[in-house]
Amino acid sequence: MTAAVMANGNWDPALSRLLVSLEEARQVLPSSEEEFGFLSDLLQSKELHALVKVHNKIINNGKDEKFHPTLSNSMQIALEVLEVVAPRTCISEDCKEVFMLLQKPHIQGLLCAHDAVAQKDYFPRLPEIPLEVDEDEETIKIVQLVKSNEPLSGAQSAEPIVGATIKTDEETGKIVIARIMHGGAADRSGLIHVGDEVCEVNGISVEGKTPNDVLKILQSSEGTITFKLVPADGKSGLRESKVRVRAHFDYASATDPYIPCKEAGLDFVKGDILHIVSQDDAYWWQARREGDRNMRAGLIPSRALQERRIIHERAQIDKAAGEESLCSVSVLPGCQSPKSPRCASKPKTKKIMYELAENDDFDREEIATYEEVAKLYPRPGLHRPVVLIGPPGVGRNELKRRLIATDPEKYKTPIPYTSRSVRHGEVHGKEYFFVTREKMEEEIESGKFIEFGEYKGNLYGTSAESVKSLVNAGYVCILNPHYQALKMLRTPQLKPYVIYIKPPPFDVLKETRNAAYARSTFDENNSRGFTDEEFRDMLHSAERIEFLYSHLFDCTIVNADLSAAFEHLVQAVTRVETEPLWVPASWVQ
Ligand SMILES: Nc1ncnc2c1ncn2[C@@H]1O[C@H](COP(=O)(O)OP(=O)(O)OP(=O)(O)O)[C@@H](O)[C@H]1O
Repeated sequence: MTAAVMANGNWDPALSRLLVSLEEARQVLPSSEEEFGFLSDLLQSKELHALVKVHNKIINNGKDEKFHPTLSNSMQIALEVLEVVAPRTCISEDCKEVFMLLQKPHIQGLLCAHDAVAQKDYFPRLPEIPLEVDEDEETIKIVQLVKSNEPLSGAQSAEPIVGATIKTDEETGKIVIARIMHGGAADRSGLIHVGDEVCEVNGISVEGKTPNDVLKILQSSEGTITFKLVPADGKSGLRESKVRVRAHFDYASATDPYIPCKEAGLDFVKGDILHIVSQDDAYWWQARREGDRNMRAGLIPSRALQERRIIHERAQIDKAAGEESLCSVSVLPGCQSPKSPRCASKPKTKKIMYELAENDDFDREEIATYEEVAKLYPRPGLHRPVVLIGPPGVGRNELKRRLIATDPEKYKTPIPYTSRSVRHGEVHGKEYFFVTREKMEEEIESGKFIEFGEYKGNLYGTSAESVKSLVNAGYVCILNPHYQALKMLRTPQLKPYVIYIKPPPFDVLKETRNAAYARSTFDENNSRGFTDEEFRDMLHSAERIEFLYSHLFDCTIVNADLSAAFEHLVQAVTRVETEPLWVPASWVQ
């Protein structure tokens, strides 16, 4: 058999040699016939031979220079190229083509696959071969870290002096690592893991000590700190998540009574983009502010924890408010309670187009905590609609009119529909699309209108289709709908950019409007200025809009001085056309 194998010229010479050695050793080795037989069969099996051949081929080809990847981060480079070419797509056809090409999912898939191969990032990973260890003997590791200025605290069980916190293990009573802060010294070392038992710090045994005792040892140490640790079982390396979220609330760790370690907290304000690096803990996520150069992550309340808090706070406020104000909205601490639509004194003469839905603008159920976001790159020839939201009379029409006047061939506003009859000189499709009341009611019913209302017995409204057709025709669609339309508009299909036009404080509002002889939009004939009551209504309405919808705003412009507000608007619109911006993650997938 052996001879037959060896005679076969194709047979792998290394396998043949092994087989010959096996035969030679047969007499002298104390192994059983069965064991020899098994090895002999294995060395002669076609499967093993085929495997060895494949292996040799890969090794030989791998030596070939042409199989070496020139880079292993092509996807990263593609994203950088996208950022560079995005603003140039309007001026160069080549840039436009590169931009479109690099955004194609197939190209991106290919680049990702290339990088995975280049980085030899093959899955599944084989587990490391376990070393044979004496079961009674504990493995000890010695880790040295340089003490840094990372947060230092004696709070409860935590002491993130080297980017880690410790606690007393409830079962064993020993001091263990409770948490590793992403990007902190411990994390960067890769040597300390959650669950590791701390035996000694700088040669001092921590047996029987509390976390606070250990903290004191650490505080009094200078320079390098040496830990003697018993590794935790089944520790896993920290894998950084790629999740980015937009915060919908302000957070200050110093005033949070529940955070396990105040100094490890990450403060942020509403609207900040946060990179969530770990969601391992159900209550405390680890995050970095996007673009923050500080490598160490901080603790923030998880979505679940924040939702619970908000529900609890709302319940407290509702309880306190009691029966006294049945129509008040529950508010978060720090927010002023905006007037309820049913309690607010309604402007008397305002031409209300949106009366039909005026009662249901409150979405009390929604608990805005974090929204997952991703970057949306500008798409040449496919512009995001720009939506101006604000209280009636604040100046949205004025700003929209001025913007369209800068380039009427680029900026367009959808033509509304109405059920009223055509007046002399009006043309269907110019001022309005004129349709029957029945047809309009039917389409409203089937959700085709992003906003609608009734005025003097006639229906008026804007259809989602009109917005889509302007976008598809390559225009920048500018809308200034009633704020209730926001929910209908903010869809992955339309991807609107929402700008909130905010009124300035009362005095400035009154002064600027009176100085410009502004016409009151509450007056049917537009023949007089605003009254003080109307200014106040505008400010109340602004408060309510902010309370209900501010988490949906991409940008806020205070309309005090009109030309400054307009300049701000032009800048914002240019940014939407040229820069990658954060949007809900579902819009990008
Ligand atoms: N910053 C400003 N300074 C002075 N006047 C202003 C300013 N902004 C707007 N106005 C004037 O205020 C009046 C109302 O503005 P506009 O019609 O644009 O309000 P609107 O938000 O569209 O209101 P509505 O939603 O009720 O139609 C107009 O006469 C406008 O020229």
